[in-house]
Amino acid sequence: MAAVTLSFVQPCGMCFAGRRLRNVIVIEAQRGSWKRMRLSNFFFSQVWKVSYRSKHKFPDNLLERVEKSATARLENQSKLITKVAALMEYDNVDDVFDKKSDEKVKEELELACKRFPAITLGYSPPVELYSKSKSSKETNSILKTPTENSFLPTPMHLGWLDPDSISGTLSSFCPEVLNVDSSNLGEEISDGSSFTVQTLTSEVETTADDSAAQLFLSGTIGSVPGLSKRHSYQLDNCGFHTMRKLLHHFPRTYVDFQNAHLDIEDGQYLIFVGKSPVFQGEFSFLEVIVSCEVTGKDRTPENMSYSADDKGGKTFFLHLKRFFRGARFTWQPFLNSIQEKHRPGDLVCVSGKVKALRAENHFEMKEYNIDVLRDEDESSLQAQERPYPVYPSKGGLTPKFLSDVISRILRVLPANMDPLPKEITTTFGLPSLHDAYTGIHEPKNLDEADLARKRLIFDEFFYLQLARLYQMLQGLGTKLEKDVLLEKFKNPVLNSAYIEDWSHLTKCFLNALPYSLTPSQLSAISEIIWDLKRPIPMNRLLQGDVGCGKTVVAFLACMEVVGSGYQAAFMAPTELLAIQHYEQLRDLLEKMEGVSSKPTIGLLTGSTPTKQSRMIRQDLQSGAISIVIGTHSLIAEKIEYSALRIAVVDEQQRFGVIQRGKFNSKLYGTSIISKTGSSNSDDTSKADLNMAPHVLAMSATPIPRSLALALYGDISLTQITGMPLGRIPVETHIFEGNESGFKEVYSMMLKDLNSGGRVYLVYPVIDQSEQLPQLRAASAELETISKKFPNYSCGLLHGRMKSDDKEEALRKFRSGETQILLSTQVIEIGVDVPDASMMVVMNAERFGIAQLHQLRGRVGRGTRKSKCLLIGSTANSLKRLKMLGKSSDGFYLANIDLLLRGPGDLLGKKQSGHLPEFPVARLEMDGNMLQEAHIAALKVLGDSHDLEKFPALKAELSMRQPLCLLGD
Ligand SMILES: Nc1ncnc2c1ncn2[C@@H]1O[C@H](COP(=O)(O)OP(=O)(O)OP(=O)(O)O)[C@@H](O)[C@H]1O
Repeated sequence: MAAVTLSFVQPCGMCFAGRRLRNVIVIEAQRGSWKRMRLSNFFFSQVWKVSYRSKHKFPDNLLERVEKSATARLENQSKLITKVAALMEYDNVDDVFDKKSDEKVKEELELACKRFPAITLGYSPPVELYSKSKSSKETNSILKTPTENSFLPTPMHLGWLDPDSISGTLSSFCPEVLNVDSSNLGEEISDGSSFTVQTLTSEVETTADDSAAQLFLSGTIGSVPGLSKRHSYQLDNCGFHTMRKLLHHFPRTYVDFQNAHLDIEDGQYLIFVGKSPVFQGEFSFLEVIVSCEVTGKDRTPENMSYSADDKGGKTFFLHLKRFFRGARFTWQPFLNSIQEKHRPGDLVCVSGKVKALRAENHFEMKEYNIDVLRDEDESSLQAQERPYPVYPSKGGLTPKFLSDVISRILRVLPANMDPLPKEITTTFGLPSLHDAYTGIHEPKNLDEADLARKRLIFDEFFYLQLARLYQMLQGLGTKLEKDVLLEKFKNPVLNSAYIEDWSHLTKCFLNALPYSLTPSQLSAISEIIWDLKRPIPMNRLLQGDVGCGKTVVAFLACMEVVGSGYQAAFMAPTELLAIQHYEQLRDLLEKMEGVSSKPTIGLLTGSTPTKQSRMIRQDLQSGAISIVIGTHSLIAEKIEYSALRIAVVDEQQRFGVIQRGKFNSKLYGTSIISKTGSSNSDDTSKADLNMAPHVLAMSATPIPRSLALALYGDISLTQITGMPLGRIPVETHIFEGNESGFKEVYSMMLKDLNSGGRVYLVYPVIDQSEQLPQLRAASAELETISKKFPNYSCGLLHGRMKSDDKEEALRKFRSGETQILLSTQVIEIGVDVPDASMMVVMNAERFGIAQLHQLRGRVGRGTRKSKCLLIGSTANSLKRLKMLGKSSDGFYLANIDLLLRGPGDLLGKKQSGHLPEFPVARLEMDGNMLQEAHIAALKVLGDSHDLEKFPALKAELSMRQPLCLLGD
């Protein structure tokens, strides 16, 4: 079969109309019309015009033939074209396409090309695809010559080009010509200069060098076999700088191919087996047609040889678009290799997404896989029935192109590239890294893809955990310290200090509490005090549902530190909360007995008067203040501490990881500076002086354990699971915000107020907005509510009020002077008014589930039975709100929120911005694996604290985890 090569022709003495007709034929040939059942309308109209204008005798006859050809057999179409050529006074079709060029024709053709963008202009010699003019040996020798050796001269690499191995390995490669993807990649191969394949060798079995293999992923994309310079550049521009980047471009999804059946519908992903190409004559570069016979029964080796007609089936024609892209694909050795690979009548397996063409039983496939089947046995067919990965495109690079490049890399992926010790992969039932990459990109079935994904998720989590733990170990001096730390992570239950071991001050404070601690609080503080006694800075997250009593646990931790002669800083996210904590602590200290000198406390917020704030700073520096409570002001530049040992960060999610880190390092730095030249504490050892303060972070938005681990990795987690005795769960009611809904809400409010309760009314905005008139506003409704409940006084609290006014409003509500508090979400965190018994949330759908749970936590903090009324603006919004009615468990709701909104929304901007990226893992689904990864990381570090025993792992770690991710 000879391929048509398009050149511009200059037949002598041809009339203008004749030239036009000839051009039309050229265009049709370029578009692939030689192989099309239906000639294009363009061709049809041109033939008509030419025939008519040139007053040829045959117009009717010709048009009739053309018309017929629309449904004629393909051979007849070919004949028609030949006939047209003859009428144009050419001896045969080939003469139409001679090699001379003609500027005028060229111009015309260029014009035509503009109208028909599918046409690719170019000059090229005719190519004999199937002339067998070159032997395979010759092909090999040609392939050996252009070498641009860049990476890994491993035998595996080279096996890629071994002509014998090609047939075996190329089954999934498209098009399957010497692994050179002609559809997308090979345009520049024609000049030979940019052909970047490796030297061919037969030593395929030689053992590859381990360390080189492990460095494979960091290899530049210049090492991707057969990649042209232009494509390397494009990939590089889109951020694919290394093999790893490319291999980590994971499929978006997999399509499950079905075997072709009789009732094909547009858009289906199907597998066909058929003969390629159907033409024995010439064919275009742009399109190959494969004829496939579908019998209507399942394809089996037995029925494959039957013709479709025998079984009442159909013959389908698949138009494989962009088979070889354009006329530039003419590098002779390459074409010879095509010739070797594609023999007319070859049995091929084609899979892809079908698009129906106008002609019956004709389908177009733009993205496809085509595999030549060596024989008709079942195994080769079965191999094709695998999930088809669908890739996302990136920066203008098509999914097909990316998948082809990835496919190339997979062909040369060293088997021994896994940095994970075998023991780990075996223990956790994970495939090797090589198998994971192959499994995710070219899975044989969905189970394999799943397993591969598991391994890749494991890696994402594992390296994060490893990095964080590794960094912690690096901060410790002796092997013993490191062992102790690892042991602590392995057996967290062992680590709690009995009350007898607590400082005298802590015990006295405990006795001053008006209640006894719940078992959960007790074990939390025991764990924390155990940590505080270690010469290693603690980094602990104290979690608990709203109102479970975290604050008192944090106070006890501060007492323990102060009891040992150090200072404590307690940072709250809002002034309101700082004041509340301050007052609470002050009251408790007042009641404390049995200590000669009570700890001195200070309050430092943005609103603290300058003079007072200067005094507090001085006292902190001199050590006169032992516990300071405040807001961000505590981490201001000018603050210096005398002997800071613990930093409590309340509602830590409000601060963000970076801020927390700054706080940490700030305290560390200043504590050293401030200690220089002054010794405040008798038992301050030299080592202690240089120790960073312990950090106790508290979270009232329960973060699912998985998320916490992912966020902090090294952080120890303490959870308060129970609620103080006597708490009655808050009843939650959902209402639609219509007239009847409000009527009911107001009547419930009145009932509660009449029985001595206090009501929070929470609004999404302060003032009414013209843009969002449906939102109820706190200020705007003050008057309405006051009128509605004339026997009760109302207060207003929102973020724009002055600090003193806010404090006053809250004080009045707490004392009972006001019974209704109209507020915005400023009260969401931490506000503690035990007598408040009802919370009404307007436009509740505007808040997240975790946020609503927080708001709900403002009531039910005392012994009164409390209610939370959520008013949704529309009936639609009620569905999500109902979830809150079903559960009062903050952890459960946080998990639901994580599932519904993802970690970003759950954590809020500040925090989610520092969430490490997990390209494969979804925390909400795969969180459990974090725990496994954590255990694995502990195991590895237990074996080798500095990872010296695992050099590959260490190298991989440094590659994966830049320090900015590891801490602040
Ligand atoms: N063991 C206990 N028994 C009874 N009451 C307790 C106990 N522990 C704490 N409380 C009280 O419960 C209320 C809530 O405590 P606290 O403010 O510490 O909770 P929290 O977990 O910090 O809540 P939030 O998440 O809202 O900040 C406070 O009034 C506190 O005095």
